Amino acid sequence: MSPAAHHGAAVGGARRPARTAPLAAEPGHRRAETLLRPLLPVLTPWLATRRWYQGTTMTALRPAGITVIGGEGRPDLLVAVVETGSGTAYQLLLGMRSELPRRLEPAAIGTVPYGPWAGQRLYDAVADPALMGALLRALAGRRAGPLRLDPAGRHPLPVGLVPRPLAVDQSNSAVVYGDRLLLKLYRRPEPGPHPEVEALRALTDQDCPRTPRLHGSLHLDGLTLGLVEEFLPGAEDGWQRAVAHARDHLTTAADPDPGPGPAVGFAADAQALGRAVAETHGALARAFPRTRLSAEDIAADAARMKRRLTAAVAEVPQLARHRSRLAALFDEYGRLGARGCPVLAQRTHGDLHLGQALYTGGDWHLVDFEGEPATPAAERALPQPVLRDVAGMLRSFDYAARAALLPAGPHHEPADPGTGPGRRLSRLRRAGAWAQRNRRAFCAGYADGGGEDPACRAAQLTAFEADRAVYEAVYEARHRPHWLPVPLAAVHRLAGGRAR
Ligand SMILES: Nc1ncnc2c1ncn2[C@@H]1O[C@H](COP(=O)(O)OP(=O)(O)O)[C@@H](O)[C@H]1O
Ligand SMILES: O=P(O)(O)O[C@H]1O[C@H](CO)[C@@H](O[C@H]2O[C@H](CO)[C@@H](O)[C@H](O)[C@H]2O)[C@H](O)[C@H]1O
Repeated sequence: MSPAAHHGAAVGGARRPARTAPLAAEPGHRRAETLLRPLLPVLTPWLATRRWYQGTTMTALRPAGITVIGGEGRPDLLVAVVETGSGTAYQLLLGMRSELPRRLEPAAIGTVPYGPWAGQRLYDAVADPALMGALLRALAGRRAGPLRLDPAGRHPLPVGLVPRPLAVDQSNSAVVYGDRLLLKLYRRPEPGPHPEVEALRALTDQDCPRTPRLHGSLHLDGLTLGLVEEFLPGAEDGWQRAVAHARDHLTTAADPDPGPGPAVGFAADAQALGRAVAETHGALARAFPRTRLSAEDIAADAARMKRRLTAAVAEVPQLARHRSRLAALFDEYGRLGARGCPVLAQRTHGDLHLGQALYTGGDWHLVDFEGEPATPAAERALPQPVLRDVAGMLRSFDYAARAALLPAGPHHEPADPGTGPGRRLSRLRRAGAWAQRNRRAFCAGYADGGGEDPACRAAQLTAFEADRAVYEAVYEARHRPHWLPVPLAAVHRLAGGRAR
């Protein structure tokens, strides 16, 4: 029998809590303490194995916030926030049933040892369509206890759509409703305005055709827990599309470079992507402040890049031998202001790469405006030169070309690009030419779409590419060490002065 059928009745020898309303009399933190404390013995080891858990050591968790949605014939859904000793918050969506159906076993977390839910099976609720449906209904009502939906636009959220978890689960979790809505759940919520919610709200207000429309954002006790946006059905991941094209290119006998003239093949896609990025930058420039950086600002930006490099060298020692040359590139950028070269800063995407671009029937949409995951939220919203985004995408063409050299493995790991030195060199050259052509096409599209011509900003672009490659080296060393050779090769190339 569903535990919710017993709602308010004895379960596992203890009285179960009633729904949100009777608990609302308790202050939020006490309610979270009462309800979440007994779950911690099973939650703690589970959290440490999540892909989105970033901690190196699991410190004592502290219950921070909760709302309970459920009862009356349904299992309970807990939308909860716990904090680690260092103050990092994690969002947990927890289901509670007396018995777990086999289809939900992979989502099992454990059995609650004591407290109001003693004996209940605890599981990750994102896997349970019944609970994700209940969450959408609660959000459509705009409030469930302390959980609140801040709507965007006039239309109410459609309910009754069939939910399914999105297979990709990296920094966050996502649920798709009937191929119409996407609920994105921030697993590491932060206080204050959220850069992605702010950006999508502004882009939606402007009817920007290059980004999904925002329907609303979710908040609990001052934290932004997620957002509901338009789902783009049938969209193809830009990274996969690029790698597939690059692979085709490596296996065809034709001349890899068709020369000047209209862009063809993937280069036409890259050009359209450049236009889409420029259009999005244009819309962001209209919605948020745009300033010309002073000579001091530019020098300070360059100094930050040098500090990031120092920190990166400490973590990735292979960067050390390129340090002085990279620092020189950053210095060169740092002097632009003093030389009277204009550098404009505005709200940007902040972590732009092919995996954030979705190919939708002949054109592109950009998603995931969260910025670089390792940067604090407040910093991610600061105005930046747009060429940082351009540099991120240019780096991505290089990544895609490298990935194409590999046999298509389950994780697309970069490895030995071929057999025999001659063949290896020829494939490397062809991959390099592919990346080069698409980088050029992207820049041409960017200029065509109203953005400043990246080709005319070589010092800036080279410095930003180097900064991005340093960031990537740290990211790969931390998360995917087998990919580290890709950004290291770029650092080597950029430091050697062969930027393009
Ligand atoms: N609005 C959308 N419509 C269709 N697919 C989407 C949408 N937003 C994201 N996706 C898919 O989900 C993936 C992960 O989304 P993203 O916002 O990048 O999450 P994360 O921050 O966890 O990386 C994307 O690469 C894309 O494949
Ligand atoms: O998508 P996220 O916001 O989580 O971004 C992080 O992870 C990316 C990898 O998934 C990482 O991107 C790097 O690898 C991509 C290929 O997998 C490549 O397309 C990008 O150009 C490269 O930067 C990103 O840096 C990181 O922030």
